[in-house]
Amino acid sequence: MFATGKFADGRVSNPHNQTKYNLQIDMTTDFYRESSNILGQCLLRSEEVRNFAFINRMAPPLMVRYRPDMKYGKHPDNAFLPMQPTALRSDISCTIFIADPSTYDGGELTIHLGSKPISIKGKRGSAVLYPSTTIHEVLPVTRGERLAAITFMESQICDEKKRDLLYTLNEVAALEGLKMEWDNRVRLEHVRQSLHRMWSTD
Ligand SMILES: O=C(O)CCC(=O)C(=O)O
Ligand SMILES: [Fe+2]
Repeated sequence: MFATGKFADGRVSNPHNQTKYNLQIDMTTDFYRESSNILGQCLLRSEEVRNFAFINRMAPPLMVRYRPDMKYGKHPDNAFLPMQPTALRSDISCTIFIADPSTYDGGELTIHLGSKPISIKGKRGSAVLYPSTTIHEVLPVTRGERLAAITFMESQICDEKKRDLLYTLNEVAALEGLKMEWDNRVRLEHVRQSLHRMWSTD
């Protein structure tokens, strides 16, 4: 189903980036609405995504297509995206890999963390979430077609370090909490809920 939509020049959503050369789903079509509903529901069904991202709002996922020679040069994502009723602050960017990685060459999503680039070519149906502030790019496709979808999430916790800490604390509480003495478990719960509240209003 995903390969049948009508695609348009990807520059419409970022006309100022001269290194963006890809196609994106035509946003005036029913196909766009249907595909973004399905992809959005898939993401929200994932417990890992929910636990890690603390999603407040999410932009409708947008399908993108990279044919040979297409690429998206280094960039950070915009801090705010136009959305109704108010702009969405993009804290977390997400790529959902739709095409099987064996069907295309190149096209790695490459995230530059400090001086270390991390290249990701996900399995069909997998997703990667990364802070929208990081500089990232999609390397040129050299064979086949890279079909993916992208979305942007506003998190309850804007700061990536705090988000990471709370995720870790929550994981530890989920894995070890039932083994703890009740009083300590209550105190841990107190810390967890207080940090969540405190950091979500920064
Ligand atoms: O296609 C991707 O994996 C990400 C593309 C991207 O960085 C963007 O659309 O902002
Ligand atoms: Fe991006």
